[in-house]
Amino acid sequence: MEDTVDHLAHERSKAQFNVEEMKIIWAGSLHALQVSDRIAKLVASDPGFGKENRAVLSRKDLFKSALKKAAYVWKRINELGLSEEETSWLRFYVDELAYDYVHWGMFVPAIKGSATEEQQNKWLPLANTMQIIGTYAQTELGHGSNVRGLETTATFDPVTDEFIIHSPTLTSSKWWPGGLGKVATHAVVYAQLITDGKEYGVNGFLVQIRSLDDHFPLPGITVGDIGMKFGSGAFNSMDNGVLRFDRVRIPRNQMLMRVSKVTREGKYVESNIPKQIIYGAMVYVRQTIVADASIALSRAVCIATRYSAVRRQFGSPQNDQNGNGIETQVIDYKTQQSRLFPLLASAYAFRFVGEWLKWLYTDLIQKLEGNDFSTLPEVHACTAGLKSLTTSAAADGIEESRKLCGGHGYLSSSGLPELYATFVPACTYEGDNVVLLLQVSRFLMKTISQLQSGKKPTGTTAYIGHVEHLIQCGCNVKKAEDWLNLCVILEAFEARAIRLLVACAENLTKFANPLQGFSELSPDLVEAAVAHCQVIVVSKFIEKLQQNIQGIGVKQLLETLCYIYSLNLIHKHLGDFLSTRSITPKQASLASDQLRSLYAKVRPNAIALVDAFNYTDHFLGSVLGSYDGNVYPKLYEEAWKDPLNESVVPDGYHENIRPVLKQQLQNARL
Ligand SMILES: CC/C=C\C/C=C\C/C=C\C/C=C\C/C=C\C/C=C\CC/C=C/C(=O)SCCNC(=O)CCNC(=O)[C@H](O)C(C)(C)COP(=O)(O)OP(=O)(O)OC[C@H]1O[C@@H](n2cnc3c(N)ncnc32)[C@H](O)[C@@H]1OP(=O)(O)O
Ligand SMILES: Cc1cc2nc3c(=O)[nH]c(=O)nc-3n(C[C@H](O)[C@H](O)[C@H](O)COP(=O)(O)OP(=O)(O)OC[C@H]3O[C@@H](n4cnc5c(N)ncnc54)[C@H](O)[C@@H]3O)c2cc1C
Repeated sequence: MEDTVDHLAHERSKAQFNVEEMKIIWAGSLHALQVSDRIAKLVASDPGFGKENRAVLSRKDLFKSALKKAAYVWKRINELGLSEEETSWLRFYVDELAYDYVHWGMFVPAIKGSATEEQQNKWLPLANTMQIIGTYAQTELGHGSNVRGLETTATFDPVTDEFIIHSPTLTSSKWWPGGLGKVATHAVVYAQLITDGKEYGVNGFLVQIRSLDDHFPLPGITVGDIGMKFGSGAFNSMDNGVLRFDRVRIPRNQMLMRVSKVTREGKYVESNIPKQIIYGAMVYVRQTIVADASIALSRAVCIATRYSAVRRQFGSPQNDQNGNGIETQVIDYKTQQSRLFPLLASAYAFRFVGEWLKWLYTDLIQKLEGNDFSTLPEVHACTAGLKSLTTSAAADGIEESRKLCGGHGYLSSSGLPELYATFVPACTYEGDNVVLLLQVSRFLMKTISQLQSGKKPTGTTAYIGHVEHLIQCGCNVKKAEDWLNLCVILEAFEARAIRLLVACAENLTKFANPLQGFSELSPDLVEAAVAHCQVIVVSKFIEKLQQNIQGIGVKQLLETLCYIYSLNLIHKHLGDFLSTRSITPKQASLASDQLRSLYAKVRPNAIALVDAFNYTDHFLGSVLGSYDGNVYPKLYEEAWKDPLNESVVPDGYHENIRPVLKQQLQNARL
């Protein structure tokens, strides 16, 4: 008989804030909550979106199942006439990686960002109705981070008015593009443009790779899947591919010509649009990945928090002298709280900074339409830096959540192994996280060097303009409660960041060759870039608190989470804060004292804080994290579904177990 008891009801009754209002804050608005909730329920109740145990499927079955789901998604979108907003929620809740992620996430944005209006009018209707399926073919076997080093060539032939796309070496083979291996019919291919015997750098070209009639590769094209990837399930439902060109010809007008073009005569013509716009799809996707990071982390934290409230180990004060009675909920152990609650706070922090980053990106797009490119460097630095910071923290946080669930966290049915395996490549794709932080530090060093010429930093670097104050200011905290001051916290973060940045800038001047200096100091530059990105996250959390926040206790809880996020970072990066003298050892110890009190404030609200994510059991996909907390029967039931349990005596018994046992028996008899 099904157990309908809510095992977490008592925990829910302890909440000191209005959960429904917190749901609105998490979703971004009442409208967003209503739409997402409606679509989440629609997905959860449709058997076509049922989640089989992906971990036990063979690669082929996994891929076939992802194809089936992607086709069903497309069918339902059309049948239900879903809006763009509803469609993106549907994809989100279906939660199955397939070619459509790259088609919508990169192929379409690349066309929107780099194609001329005429080209967009031709290609977007085809892509938007999925009459063609596209991928983003940039990375090669030999080069991923170094985009300028790509080897694929696109040579203009003025006789036929065509480009010849060619893979001159093995290392020039395109390698990794999602959806390329088995599905995509078209690709935006990044290649070195050559015309009139001269090279003009990397540009994008729209290339058809498979026939729209029989799906065979077109002449001159070699294409396939690159093989199994990390973990069970996870990215293995995606056909990341390899692609080679043997002098494949495409019409000249399939070069994406918004930024620069090649004329009929073969002349390369640059526009006044910055060349970096061809990297625009990356900026767009990096911004969305920050939102992905908050989702992946909040999902793991939801599972770990609910399970920690259900799981009991060892005695408690209520026990009798023999240790019998109610055991302690593991969430009540201070060590569990000090590992779990900072992750909970980070999930909220990343949600808010992701929301702000979306605004910053939208603002950039509006400015670009008016030919205002002024904020592009800052948006590039923010998207690169925050993508790096949030994905690294989320990946570590998912793994920590697994450990917080003890042995059961290692079971596939906990949902955590696949969540980790699916999310961890986000530290690499769309730019390796270290490479991206180096981009941020380059931008910051430039900002610092421009101070001398009187240029006032703005936006996220505005604090760098207060360098004199921040270099010499001291932190005023004298007792633990003094840390409950958002201005004090922000100033400590700004002081630490600017002192690290100025130290890097000064050290760089000691090198005659700036490139060599940058390379020598790169570990310090990366640390300084992280410190700067943390200033952004903390300051955006604080800005969120200044908004009109409704609901009993909601603002107070968010403030508590903001303090936890910040003070835990101080604790984690203590070396930086102390070595830059941004705080004293005594203040560091007071921050730890304050953190303990803050954890005590979160404890009664922990379950309600993860309920506010509003995740369905279908989306969570975890027997440890289900809403009702009915963990043990679900674990037990799930185990019996494993294919190994289909027979009592396993396949292979007669060949490989019985002879061993027999041998042991004979040995024993001798
Ligand atoms: C089933 C599910 C089960 C569970 C799931 C559960 C949870 C999962 C949760 C979430 C996951 C969900 C979904 C996943 C969704 C999608 C994933 C699907 C697919 C992934 C797709 C991945 C695609 C890719 O990876 S595409 C390839 C990306 N490649 C890169 O990023 C390359 C990185 N390299 C570079 O960007 C550049 O080469 C460089 C590092 C910037 C260096 O280039 P370069 O040498 O040219 O640069 P310089 O340093 O000289 O800079 C010149 C100049 O330009 C400025 N610049 C550089 N880049 C940019 C830019 N992008 N925009 C603007 N400006 C830029 C730079 O600052 C310099 O400026 P200055 O001269 O002024 O200094
Ligand atoms: C799951 C997945 C999906 C992907 N999807 C796509 C896709 O759809 N389309 C596409 O085009 N690509 C895709 N990629 C490729 C991805 O974008 C690249 O793997 C990524 O940009 C990193 O490049 P790389 O592999 O060349 O790493 P490398 O640059 O070779 O990195 C290796 C190591 O070198 C270090 N390193 C590199 N350069 C420097 C430097 N200058 N200074 C200091 N350290 C450095 C890095 O930090 C890293 O530790 C995907 C990758 C993955 C894993």
